[in-house]
Amino acid sequence: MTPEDCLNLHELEALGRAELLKAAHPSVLDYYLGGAGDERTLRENRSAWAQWRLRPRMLADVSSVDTATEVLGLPLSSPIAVAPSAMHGLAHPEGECAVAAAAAAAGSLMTLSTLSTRTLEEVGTAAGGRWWFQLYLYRDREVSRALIQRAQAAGARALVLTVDAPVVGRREAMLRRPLVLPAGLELPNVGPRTTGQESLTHLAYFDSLMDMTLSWRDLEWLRGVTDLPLVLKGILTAEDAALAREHGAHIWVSNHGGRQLDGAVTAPEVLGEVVAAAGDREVYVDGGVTRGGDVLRALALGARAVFLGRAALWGLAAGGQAGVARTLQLLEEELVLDMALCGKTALSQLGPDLLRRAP
Ligand SMILES: Cc1cc2nc3c(=O)[nH]c(=O)nc-3n(C[C@H](O)[C@H](O)[C@H](O)COP(=O)(O)O)c2cc1C
Ligand SMILES: CCCCC(=O)C(=O)O
Repeated sequence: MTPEDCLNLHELEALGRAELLKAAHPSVLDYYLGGAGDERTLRENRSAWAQWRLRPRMLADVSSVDTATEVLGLPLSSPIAVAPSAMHGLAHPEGECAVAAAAAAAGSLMTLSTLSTRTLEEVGTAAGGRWWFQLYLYRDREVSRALIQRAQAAGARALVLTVDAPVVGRREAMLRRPLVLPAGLELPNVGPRTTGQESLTHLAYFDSLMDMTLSWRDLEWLRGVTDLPLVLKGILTAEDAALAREHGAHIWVSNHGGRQLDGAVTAPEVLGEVVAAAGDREVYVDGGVTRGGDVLRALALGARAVFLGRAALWGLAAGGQAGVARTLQLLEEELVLDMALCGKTALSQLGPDLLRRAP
């Protein structure tokens, strides 16, 4: 079985999981799959898109369907891009470079995690300008400043500040079986451990470097460091969307794939209120996207693009660059099909009139 044989993202997930079980320590699968607490939010993310049913229009000449769009001025062949996730080297030897290359070849966009296993410069080269840098803010601001400046120099087009993880969620599968990194896997953006912290697991050590005091005031500091557009990832309410707008930031609706606050609202529930509060700011979304119909719903609710978390990781584990390419291709094909069946030929035609809440 290869990624080409997979007909949908569920089959790619099965293939990716099987490859990971063969090649990686079992703790890696726990890390990728896991959610926080009782994993309610994790489960609900997957089913939440279905609360919106589609109201298709007929007799609309759908002989040509166009999925092209732009995010922050960058043309994308479709509104489907890759969310940041940590440590791609666990899934495939080429790690983040394979994901960046697949996204670039598809005319898509990759968001690189601070916790990458490849350097910013390597990924910058593979991504050919089609990437954003996701920032976890270190307590030591100079470490963050250096990373931001290197990302900008390496061609990153935006800075994505993750705001839903001042502390790491309680992921119990990982407490039972802490993540084991293979020998030789580097985290180039995380400095060497300081004395007294040798016994911490990788994530606990990383957590100890993060700034829990992060607040709206810190955005001013970021503005002083870079003129890249700023995106706040992890916004879930109209109130925070309004604050993001006041601070000139774009908005990424996410509950972190159910890995942070268990019981948090899901994106399809809150997209409408966030978009209404966002004004002229762009709104993106992630969480549980596995079908073109999910993408269609997200856009109808006002998102400009959707981002794939685990789905991209399964593609990577299933077949490196080719696996991620297949993931993006399948989802785009499904989006085209669903648009045609809904009587829509361009993304600008997608709006709330396409949706009805399921009884
Ligand atoms: C294994 C894994 C690692 C992640 N690492 C990061 C990260 O480093 N930074 C970040 O902002 N979000 C991280 N996320 C969250 C994703 O960016 C995204 O919000 C989430 O996975 C979307 O949900 P989905 O997996 O259902 O698509 C991670 C998610 C997973 C599954
Ligand atoms: C401190 C968080 C580590 C990476 C991450 O965001 C995740 O595993 O979800």
